[in-house]
Amino acid sequence: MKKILITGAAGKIGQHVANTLMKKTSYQLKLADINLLPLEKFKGSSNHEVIYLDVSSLEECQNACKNIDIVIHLAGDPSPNADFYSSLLENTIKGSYNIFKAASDNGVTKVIAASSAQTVEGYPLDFQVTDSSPVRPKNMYGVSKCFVEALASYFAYEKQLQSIVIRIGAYDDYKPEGLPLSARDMSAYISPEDFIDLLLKTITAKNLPFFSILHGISENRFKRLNIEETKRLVGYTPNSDAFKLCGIHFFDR
Ligand SMILES: NC(=O)c1ccc[n+]([C@@H]2O[C@H](COP(=O)([O-])OP(=O)(O)OC[C@H]3O[C@@H](n4cnc5c(N)ncnc54)[C@H](O)[C@@H]3O)[C@@H](O)[C@H]2O)c1
Ligand SMILES: O=C(O)[C@H]1O[C@@H](O)[C@H](O)[C@@H](O)[C@@H]1O
Repeated sequence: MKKILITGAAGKIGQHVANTLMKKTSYQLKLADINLLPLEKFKGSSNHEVIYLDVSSLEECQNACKNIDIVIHLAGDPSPNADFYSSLLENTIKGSYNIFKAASDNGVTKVIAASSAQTVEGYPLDFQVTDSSPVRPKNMYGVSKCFVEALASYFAYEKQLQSIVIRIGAYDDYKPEGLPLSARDMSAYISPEDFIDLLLKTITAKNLPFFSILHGISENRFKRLNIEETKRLVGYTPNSDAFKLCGIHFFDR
């Protein structure tokens, strides 16, 4: 059975992915993070492993990628306000390079890395981003994710490592009793269920190009990013619509 390394497994998205893959699939998982506390609950299964991994250390990445088939790279600073020198440089820029380099050196067959809708957030809100829209980040976090996309392209075309990035939108487990979403977040919304559908299909998809940028957005009535090509490539079938979930419960910004 395939062995999957998940970086950033202790995070919001990582924990949900780990939980679901354990329940719904028979992949062997190696769950890695600098924060081990949230991963305690996953310990004790003979099929899975929990390890400390700081992705800013190339040596640790090299060890973590040994005997791994697929890497799901989620580690990094998720804040659109993240500071370049004190966080993004180590955690996202260096960390992502280290993971791609270690995956390539250790014969990993596929890396699926978290990019973000923030790579294109500089476009006006009435513009729908398509697969041919150039990147247009609005903050250094978005710039750091553009670097992740460029890394994926480099390792795919120059090093023959299949590299797929997912531009995740506003990932949220929205509940009507929760805080209202902004109009923008409703158009960029992706539900945990739709993200899992996209991720599982990206893991198993046959004939996926060596390099792809997928758009991780739900079936929202208005979509910040166009998802037709993503549907075609992996058979993504999103079900959530933030506009239906929220009703009139949103605010303008
Ligand atoms: N949540 C969203 O809406 C969203 C949207 C787009 C993209 N993303 C991306 O998805 C990924 C996961 O996001 P999240 O919301 O789960 O964030 P999160 O902060 O909950 O999880 C990130 C995890 O990465 C870990 N991490 C940070 N630096 C690390 C390092 N140097 N080495 C190892 N682990 C490290 C953290 O400890 C944390 O557990 C991130 O790359 C984020 O940029 C998230
Ligand atoms: O584009 C977005 O909405 C999201 O982008 C992600 O990259 C950020 O991690 C998240 O905080 C944002 O809400």
